[in-house]
Amino acid sequence: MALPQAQPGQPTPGQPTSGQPTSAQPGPEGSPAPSAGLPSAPQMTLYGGAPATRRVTVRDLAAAKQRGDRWPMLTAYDALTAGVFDEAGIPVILVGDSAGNTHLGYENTVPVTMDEMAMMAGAVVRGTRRALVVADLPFGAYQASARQAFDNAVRLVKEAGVGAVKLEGGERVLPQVRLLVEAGIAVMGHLGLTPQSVHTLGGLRVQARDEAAAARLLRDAHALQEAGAFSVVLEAVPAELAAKVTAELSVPTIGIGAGPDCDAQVLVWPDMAGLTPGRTPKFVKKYADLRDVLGRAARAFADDVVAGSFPAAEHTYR
Ligand SMILES: Nc1nc(=O)c2c([nH]1)NC[C@@H]1CN(c3ccc(C(=O)N[C@@H](CCC(=O)O)C(=O)O)cc3)CN21
Ligand SMILES: CC(C)C(=O)C(=O)O
Repeated sequence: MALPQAQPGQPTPGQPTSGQPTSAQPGPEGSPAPSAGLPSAPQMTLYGGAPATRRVTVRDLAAAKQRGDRWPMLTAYDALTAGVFDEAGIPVILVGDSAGNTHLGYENTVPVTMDEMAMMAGAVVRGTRRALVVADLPFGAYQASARQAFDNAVRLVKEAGVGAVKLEGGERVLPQVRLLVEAGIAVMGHLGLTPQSVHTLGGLRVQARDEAAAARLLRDAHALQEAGAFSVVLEAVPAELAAKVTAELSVPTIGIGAGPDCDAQVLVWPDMAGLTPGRTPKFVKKYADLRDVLGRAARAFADDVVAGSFPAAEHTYR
């Protein structure tokens, strides 16, 4: 299988942008080349069955919706983890502001800054070759005006090299979405539980449970599509509502706690990998137990050092 090349629209620093792809290309920034192998099923699907020779685009996602193909999205906040997901065939990687409560140690997503997002998004772009990388515009980076949204989105596109940005809200962010899309920036919407509004929502709870709120969400979804959004995240909403939105929209819906009928599903990676401590939301499925694995490794290393059994002869220069 040939490794994909970076697309001009989403440069991967250190990668050539032309020439025949080979399996011996060095990885970004001197990291080892990903192991060559058959692309996994989701990646094949996204490319319409063709080998993955370039980054996923918003057109690929539109085509997947036409075919009725589902796809997975995961968050990532660093090059190393993003590279693992990219090689696993995850076609879309979200540099979510969930980094606030996962990787940065804040209580929620509200304190996350543009500097933090730009740093993490750049790392994720450099660590991947095939995935479409989407970065969140953090709280305070777009609500004030379309101009503010534009300036900050441009920074993520030019500085970090992302292929798209995500922002939360419906009606109230339509001017922002329109301006970004007119300027050539792909926009992912986000409706339902919008964690940046935790203080006005009064906690992180399931949204749009009554008829009026459900009707409003459906209107917002249509309005985002009309404004040019290429997809819409539906977070913590009743499955029936998400199914209705998914059936009515021509752009893909990406569910998290939104039932099985969305076009795509996203999870926050430390949740699905079992790294998040304590209680996780009901919608999380734990696919691994990294907290246990990593904790064991750390304790084994500590025990070896205390016992004097590490480093052994094979780890020692003579
Ligand atoms: N680690 C992590 N995972 C996430 O999924 C996530 C974040 N962080 N940060 C940003 C938002 C916040 N999210 C959350 C966080 C908590 C619940 C939660 O506790 N939900 C309750 C629902 C209670 C109800 O209204 O019935 C639950 O029990 O699932 C939901 C979404 C999703 N996002
Ligand atoms: C939960 C997902 C959709 C998100 O917005 C994030 O990771 O910040």
